[in-house]
Amino acid sequence: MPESDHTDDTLARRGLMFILSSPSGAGKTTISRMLLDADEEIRLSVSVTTRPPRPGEVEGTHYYFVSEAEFDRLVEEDDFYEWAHVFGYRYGTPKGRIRSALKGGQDFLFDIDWQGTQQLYQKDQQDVVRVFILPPSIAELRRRLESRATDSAQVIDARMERARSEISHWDAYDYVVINDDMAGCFAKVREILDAERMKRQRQTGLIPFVRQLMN
Ligand SMILES: Nc1ncnc2c1ncn2[C@@H]1O[C@H](COP(=O)(O)OP(=O)(O)OP(=O)(O)O)[C@@H](O)[C@H]1O
Ligand SMILES: Nc1nc2c(ncn2[C@@H]2O[C@H](COP(=O)(O)O)[C@@H](O)[C@H]2O)c(=O)[nH]1
Repeated sequence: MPESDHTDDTLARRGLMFILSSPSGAGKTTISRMLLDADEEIRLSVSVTTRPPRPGEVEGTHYYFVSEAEFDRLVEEDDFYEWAHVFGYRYGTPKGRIRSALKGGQDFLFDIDWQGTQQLYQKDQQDVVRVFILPPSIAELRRRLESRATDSAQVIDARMERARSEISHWDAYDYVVINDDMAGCFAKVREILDAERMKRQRQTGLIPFVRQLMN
């Protein structure tokens, strides 16, 4: 599309790297799925992990599940934007076609931890938007992990143990949203996404459009 082309209120713009992080169990995957269902303009960056699949998780949809040796190979070949150790496994964001798609205006959603967020932000401050989701309380966080029923009591304890240190990174994010009521939290996350899309610096089509208005 030529730079000055637009339809109604749609102007050409760079895509966003929209990051949702939270302590495990606060609800970022739930909010991510709601966002992906509701918004056709954003696509999930599917991570690679050495963790085994949970019941219902689909290869290529939720994660790419790989062996330790395969993960090593991807690291050696510099195939990751970022990667980190989380809960005894490794997780990484594959480069894929993200950079060129961003230039074409495609938005990406990243469900990654604070370590990955820092790495992505260091690489690309212009396109990254960092959103941190907090649970309403520590007791509710445990209740959610238990009710999800995907992890053993030992794994839940480990995730709870780590929650406080994850929460301590809250101030490295642009936005913090408390996920008390799911619909309310989703609405706020959507408002953030909409506002970030409208930022002047991202709207590459604005300059020719405004020039056209002034001529
Ligand atoms: N606002 C909410 N109220 C009640 N339950 C919720 C709310 N948000 C999410 N949940 C539930 O809490 C559980 C954990 O949510 P989810 O799996 O989205 O967390 P997560 O932050 O992605 O965790 P992880 O990092 O371990 O993947 C799920 O069973 C989900 O349905
Ligand atoms: N740094 C990265 N963190 C990631 C990535 N993909 C997922 N995650 C985070 O790992 C934990 C655990 O996830 P789970 O699915 O096993 O519960 C969670 O905080 C995710 O956000 C990634 O590519 N890089």
